[in-house]
Amino acid sequence: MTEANASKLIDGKSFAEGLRARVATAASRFKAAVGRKAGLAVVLVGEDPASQVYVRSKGKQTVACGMSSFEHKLPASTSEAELLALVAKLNADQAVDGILVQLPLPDHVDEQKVIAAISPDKDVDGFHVTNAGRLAVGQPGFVPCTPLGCLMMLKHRLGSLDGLDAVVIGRSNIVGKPMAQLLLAESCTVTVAHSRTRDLPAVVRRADIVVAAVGRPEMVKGEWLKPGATVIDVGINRVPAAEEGKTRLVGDVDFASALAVAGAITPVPGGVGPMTIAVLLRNTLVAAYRNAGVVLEKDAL
Ligand SMILES: NC(=O)C1=CN([C@@H]2O[C@H](COP(=O)(O)OP(=O)(O)OC[C@H]3O[C@@H](n4cnc5c(N)ncnc54)[C@H](OP(=O)(O)O)[C@@H]3O)[C@@H](O)[C@H]2O)C=CC1
Ligand SMILES: Nc1nc(=O)c2c([nH]1)NC[C@@H]1CN(c3ccc(C(=O)N[C@@H](CCC(=O)O)C(=O)O)cc3)C=[N+]21
Repeated sequence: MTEANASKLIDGKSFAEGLRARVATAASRFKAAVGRKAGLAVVLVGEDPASQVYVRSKGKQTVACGMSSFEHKLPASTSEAELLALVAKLNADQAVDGILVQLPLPDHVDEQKVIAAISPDKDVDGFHVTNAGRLAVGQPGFVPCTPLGCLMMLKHRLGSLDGLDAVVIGRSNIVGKPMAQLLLAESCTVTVAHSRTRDLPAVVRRADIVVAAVGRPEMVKGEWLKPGATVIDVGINRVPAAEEGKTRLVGDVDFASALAVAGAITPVPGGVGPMTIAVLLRNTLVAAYRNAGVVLEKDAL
């Protein structure tokens, strides 16, 4: 890669390392002040290999930051009632500050019901309708980790986002919609595109900021971009690699063609993914401070 192109890379991996270091410092202060470690409970139902990788990674990083990790691995046959009972137990557990139920859940479980059962004060994923509502009206609450990580990288790279044109591709409750809310709160002019959007390339062409959260490998092409645009690639897609039987990870953006046109871009892997986990740890620590009634120093995280 040329030096000019290398300087366009937004290094989510190293950004995440920095955030985790601040989390670790605040976690050790929390322990000194409260007399226990902050704790994150992660619930995984079933054997999806990708989910297992993320859950293992979350557990390791939680412990590395000086927090307690409680992992609950349940078989795919777990009933909705059993899952709701576990969530109720975690809600009541004083050692648990944050609860994450890994999605997707098996088809026989109503995801919305499970999310609704999590105490909004422990909902470090920010998926509970109470936290979605708080984000929508501008009240403090928990913001979903992936879009918050994207926003942190954007602000770090661009400074003020005031007045910029932002296009978010995707309108899911966990990425697209909260991303749009965050950008709106930063005074961007926000367009949310989705599968019914007409002439997506023309919509993307207007954008100073493009956030792609679609789940379609390499869909967004460099030719769609306004020269100099900042591109955040949320997509995590496993596709067949050149070597027989192997796979590789690609984003929702065609990285090679986008790199030539963009002003800045996140790679996959090493972009949004690592930030998502670091923000989860950050949210857990914020939850711990709030739930313990201790004030976290401003700008500590
Ligand atoms: N890095 C990370 O930490 C995370 C990464 N991801 C990744 O981000 C991606 C998106 O995830 P998620 O939001 O959960 O996905 P969803 O499947 O819930 O949402 C995808 C969105 O993309 C839209 N879409 C689908 N096809 C097109 C198209 N051809 N043109 C325009 N829009 C389209 C859909 O539109 P419609 O609503 O009309 O169907 C939908 O709104 C995935 O690759 C996922 O793996 C997700 C979470 C965390
Ligand atoms: N309740 C819930 N909360 C989530 O936040 C949640 C979820 N469910 N279900 C699945 C998605 C996906 N997700 C990722 C986290 C980290 C990486 C990550 O670290 N990716 C590495 C690569 C990892 C690899 O090689 O597979 C990277 O992009 O560099 C990716 C994806 C969180 N999600």
